[in-house]
Amino acid sequence: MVKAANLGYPRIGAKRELKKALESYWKGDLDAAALEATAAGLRAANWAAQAEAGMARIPSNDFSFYDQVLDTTAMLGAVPPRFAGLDGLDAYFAMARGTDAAPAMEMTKWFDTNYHYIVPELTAGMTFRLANQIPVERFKEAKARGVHTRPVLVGPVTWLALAKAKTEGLEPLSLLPQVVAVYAELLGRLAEAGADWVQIDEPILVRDLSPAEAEALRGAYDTLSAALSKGGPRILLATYFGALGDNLELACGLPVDGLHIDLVRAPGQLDAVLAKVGDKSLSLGLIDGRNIWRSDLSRALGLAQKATAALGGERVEIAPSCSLLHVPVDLAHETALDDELKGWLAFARQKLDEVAALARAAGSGREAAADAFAAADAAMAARAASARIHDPAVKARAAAVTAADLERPSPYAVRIAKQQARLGLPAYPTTTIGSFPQTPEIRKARAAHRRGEMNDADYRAFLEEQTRQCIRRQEELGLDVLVHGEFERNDMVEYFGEQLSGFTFTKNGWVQSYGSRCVKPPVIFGDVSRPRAMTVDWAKFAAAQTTRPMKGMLTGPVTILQWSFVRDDQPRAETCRQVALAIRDEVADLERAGLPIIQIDEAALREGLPLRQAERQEYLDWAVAAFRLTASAVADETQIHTHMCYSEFNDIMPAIAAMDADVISIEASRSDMELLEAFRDFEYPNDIGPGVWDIHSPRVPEQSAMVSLLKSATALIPADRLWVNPDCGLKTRGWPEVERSITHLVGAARTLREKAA
Ligand SMILES: CN1c2c(nc(N)[nH]c2=O)NC[C@@H]1CNc1ccc(C(=O)N[C@@H](CCC(=O)N[C@@H](CCC(=O)N[C@@H](CCC(=O)O)C(=O)O)C(=O)O)C(=O)O)cc1
Ligand SMILES: N[C@@H](CCS)C(=O)O
Ligand SMILES: [Zn+2]
Repeated sequence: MVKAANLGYPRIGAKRELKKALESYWKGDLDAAALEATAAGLRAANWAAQAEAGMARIPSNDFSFYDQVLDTTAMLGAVPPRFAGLDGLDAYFAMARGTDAAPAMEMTKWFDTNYHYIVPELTAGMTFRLANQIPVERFKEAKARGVHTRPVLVGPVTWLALAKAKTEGLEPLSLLPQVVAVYAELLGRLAEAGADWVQIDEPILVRDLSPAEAEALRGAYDTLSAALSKGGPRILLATYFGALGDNLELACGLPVDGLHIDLVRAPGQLDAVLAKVGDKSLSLGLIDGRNIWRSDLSRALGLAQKATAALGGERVEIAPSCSLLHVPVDLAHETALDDELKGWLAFARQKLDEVAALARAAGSGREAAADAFAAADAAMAARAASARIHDPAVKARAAAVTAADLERPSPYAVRIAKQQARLGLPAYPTTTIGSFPQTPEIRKARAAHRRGEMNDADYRAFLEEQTRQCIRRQEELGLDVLVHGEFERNDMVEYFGEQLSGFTFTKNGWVQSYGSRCVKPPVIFGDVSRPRAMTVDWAKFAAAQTTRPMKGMLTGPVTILQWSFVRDDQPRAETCRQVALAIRDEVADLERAGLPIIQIDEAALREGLPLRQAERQEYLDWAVAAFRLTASAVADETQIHTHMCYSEFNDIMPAIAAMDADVISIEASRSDMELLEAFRDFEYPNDIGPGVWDIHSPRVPEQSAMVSLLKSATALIPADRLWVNPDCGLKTRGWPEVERSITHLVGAARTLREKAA
């Protein structure tokens, strides 16, 4: 029988129950027992939903209070010494969020997703132990509820490959034997509890592996297989987010009992895997775990039948391509979506039904799931034929883009001189990245407006007052280039998605971004255009409140693409170009409205980088072209900023330079400006604002610390090209810390100016 399997389910809850419980717990309004009860309720509901949908393989330990990589760190006892003295949830949340005494551990993107994990820290001489048995407890918890699960673990090699050595010269993989020993002990405990299979995730198998990483994979699984030879759960090795490529032989040769492969991103790898998989079971990732479109079940069935013909049904499982963590929970809650569009979509709950139908058909023939196949075929046909998808004017405009559309009138040196003459900014100009605190008051007002409890005029007046106050505060704090604060925006992508044609948006399509923070990605279903200006009213209102330069604030095309659910019926590059043209018009409108500076955020440009080196240049070419298309419609005197909140630039420096923004603001404070070495080595030609304040932490940085960061920066970048700003927007911070930190930031810039005078 072909089994229906799942690799992981969203844990935040259909109504973001976990988010609400976590935030109440952190505020002190909920005790640990109540938080645990909410979590247990969510787990129970998730297991029940999966059992009801007919999953034969149901994951456990896919739940997390914050992040599964942090869970693994805690389980291995790899707690950095600065958190010593804390236990249990206190230690766990301190690692994730920091305390007054100890800064949080670093957070970064999980492969090419918008999900963030907490980066493990490794130091020489650290020891590992089975510090908790949460995977075993969760297995037993499910068992007590009558659900036999397949526990999920982040693999030891992926965990080490994602870790950062904090001791100079320490090679993370040198710690592998100790880490694997803990996994072996854990697998033994899981066996005692009755687990017959475990799923071990090693997504690094879809990246370019170093010889040492490949060797580590062999070593790790040889050791685990030897440890399990006396009995223990069988291992399903899960790979996802792409093709195994040149790691295919390695993966197929590892001594594990099952292999999961991603056939959504890489359908072409099936034949090669079938040829090499030997006597392993094969889990076919046929339902897209990264997007929300209803599956083409007929096409997927073709692949499934190829596998069953080669291996026999007993050795085949049907599954989503990856954990369903990256898609919203349940389409059933989308009461406002029109029926046509809704018919094209599948969220996590619906994807389980797709997996089940496909498994039935793969085992017993299409007629065993005839209704599901007929409905899927009809939805595919309706979507392809829908008039809502195609806009000939948009297609024609995108096709007519020429190289000249990607060029500013003059080179940077000419532009910056004209801009400086217009703006008259001091040395080390100070600015912020755009958003100011999204206070509960603002969120409440927006929710009330959305529910119709606050009328348009009152909501507008409320936002005007927030904006006015924010501008006044920025003036008082002494910032040079001001922003309006983004109070009218729910999110930097969703806000634009709500106003563009070709997009739709959901009411409850939340996806975890980090910890309790969620995003609601808009859905790009058709050709994209801008029916009317989107930000000009607010930008004009803001500019009128001050005599200082006001920055217009936009999200760039690559980031809008990356943080939306994107149509899968045309290349991403094509969709991106359409978005770029829409934002280009907004840039032109902002310039016409008199905004002297326009920032186009490309916070997700790096996240979109393909996991494989060989595919990167093609992506960078179209991504940079889309940014340039957006930014090039303005005169020399209009200053274009961009912003990126990540600190790994080395491998994309030429692309960053090719974007040719007049000013780039980047995250730099956590890395002590080290990343500026990449800008120096590359001889990055334009202005740079390296962040001097880590806004992800509630800590207020001292002015002296900012001065020393800026001094390090001046050693690497010419002082006349340096800007002073935070790492990212301030929407998650509170006003008291913002006011103190900006006072220090402005003070730091003044100190440097005085020193230079
Ligand atoms: C910069 N980042 C972003 C990423 N992706 C995006 N799409 N957007 C980003 O900004 N990826 C990388 C980083 C990740 N960082 C963050 C930071 C902060 C958040 C965040 O705060 N998310 C909010 C939800 C934001 C939102 O859409 N808010 C809406 C709805 C708010 C809401 O829940 N309202 C309640 C009522 C509230 C009340 O009564 O108090 C309701 O409707 O029930 C809004 O502001 O209107 C979060 O809370 O998780 C995400 C990623
Ligand atoms: N302008 C946005 C960028 C975040 S990456 C903000 O300030 O929140
Ligand atoms: Zn940012």
